[in-house]
Amino acid sequence: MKAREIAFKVLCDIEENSNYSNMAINKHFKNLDMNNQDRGLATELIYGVVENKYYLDYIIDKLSKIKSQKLSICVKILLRMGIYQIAFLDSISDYAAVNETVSLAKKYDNRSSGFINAILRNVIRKREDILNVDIDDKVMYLSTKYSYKPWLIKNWIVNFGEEFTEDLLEANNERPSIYIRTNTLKISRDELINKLNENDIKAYKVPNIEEAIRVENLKNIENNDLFKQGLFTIQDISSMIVGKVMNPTEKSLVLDVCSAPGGKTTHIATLMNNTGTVVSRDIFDHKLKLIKSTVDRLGLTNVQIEKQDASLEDENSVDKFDYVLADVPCSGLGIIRRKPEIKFKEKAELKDLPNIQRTILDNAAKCVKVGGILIYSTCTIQENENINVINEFLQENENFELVPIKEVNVDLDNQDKGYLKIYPNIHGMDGFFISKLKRVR
Ligand SMILES: C[S@@+](CC[C@H](N)C(=O)[O-])C[C@H]1O[C@@H](n2cnc3c(N)ncnc32)[C@H](O)[C@@H]1O
Repeated sequence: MKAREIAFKVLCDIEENSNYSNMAINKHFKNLDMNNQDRGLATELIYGVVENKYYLDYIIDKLSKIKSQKLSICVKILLRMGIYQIAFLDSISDYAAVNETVSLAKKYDNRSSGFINAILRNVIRKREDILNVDIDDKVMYLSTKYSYKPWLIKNWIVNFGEEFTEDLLEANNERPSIYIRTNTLKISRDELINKLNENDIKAYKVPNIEEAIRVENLKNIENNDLFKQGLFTIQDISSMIVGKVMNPTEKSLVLDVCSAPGGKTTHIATLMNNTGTVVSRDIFDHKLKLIKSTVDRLGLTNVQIEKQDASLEDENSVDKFDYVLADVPCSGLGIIRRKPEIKFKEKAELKDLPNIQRTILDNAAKCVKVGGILIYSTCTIQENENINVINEFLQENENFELVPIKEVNVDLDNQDKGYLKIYPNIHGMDGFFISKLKRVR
């Protein structure tokens, strides 16, 4: 099967079943024998079409008598794919974009191939006019151009201002780099870079994070021998910064209350040089299995995996831990580059999050011993899930204080105050909030 046909099938699956793109890609790509070029094009088409969904439908609606909402999924996806190639992919000729889309239409919905052909040819003919978003209202303009729910654009303009919001929207459309974390228990970063290069994988050191490597053309990771040997794991820089900020000493007792799939747990366990214990908890059985498989692959013996609901108090853990991490469930609005469908979340879906986060934080705090450290982190940029949760927590917990973050140099405006606000448009990383608190009495 060729790249476009695979992309078509994955996009239909995402549309029909509201799947996340990365999961749908993993599912469909798993047993396919595809060369890197086809894999690259299929991935580009899938992410590109998902993240520009509203914009592409806006173009369809300009040209089609039948509005995009009324079209069959098959026809809508084919049109979105064709228009995406014409509007965004300079490396693909208009001729190829139309012909390849029409031949897919002939295979999957022959009756509509003429209609699809006509629409795509019209896009090419009137390109300048058609591809323009001509909407006066600023919120609706941005929401259409960048394909976001209008409520989110409004929220960001109120919180960050127009200029910052447009910068953020641009940054969220960029393809994020892939980073890996060296398993320093098994290999040094330099040695790993050499081995990656020998395997034709381009690898570059990341400044200031000693174990981090940026990689290019690392495809089909699960089948990579170096990965199977446990020499590295995939993790974004922002996520690695959480472990760095915790900076646990060897032989410590650490609790990670929301730990699956285990990125930060395994980083922390490695930073402790496989000594002490990291108690790694999550509420879902199937997710605990993911932690176990990474722990085993990396050769860690200091991780204890437990099923536990972090929204409930655990009497047995009170006052016990040197370090506690609450990497809470959140809206994910900092990682839109990796999971574009997060853009389409409804406001109502997110309204309970601050309460859930606060409950988990309160319970996590009870497990910290006097003098111990509590880290609260999210992969969102929403203030109401981040600093507001911390400020409210501090008002009711005078035995905790924010402490300056000295381990990294990322957000110089805030890190002395005890937290980091990381944004894709400013730092070029996933959007995260990381705060460091100390139990002082
Ligand atoms: C942001 S993710 C954690 C990512 C993880 N720390 C890592 O670095 O790989 C949040 C996790 O919280 C878990 N979770 C959600 N509600 C929970 C609860 N009430 N108790 C424990 N875990 C929960 C989810 O299953 C999810 O794995």
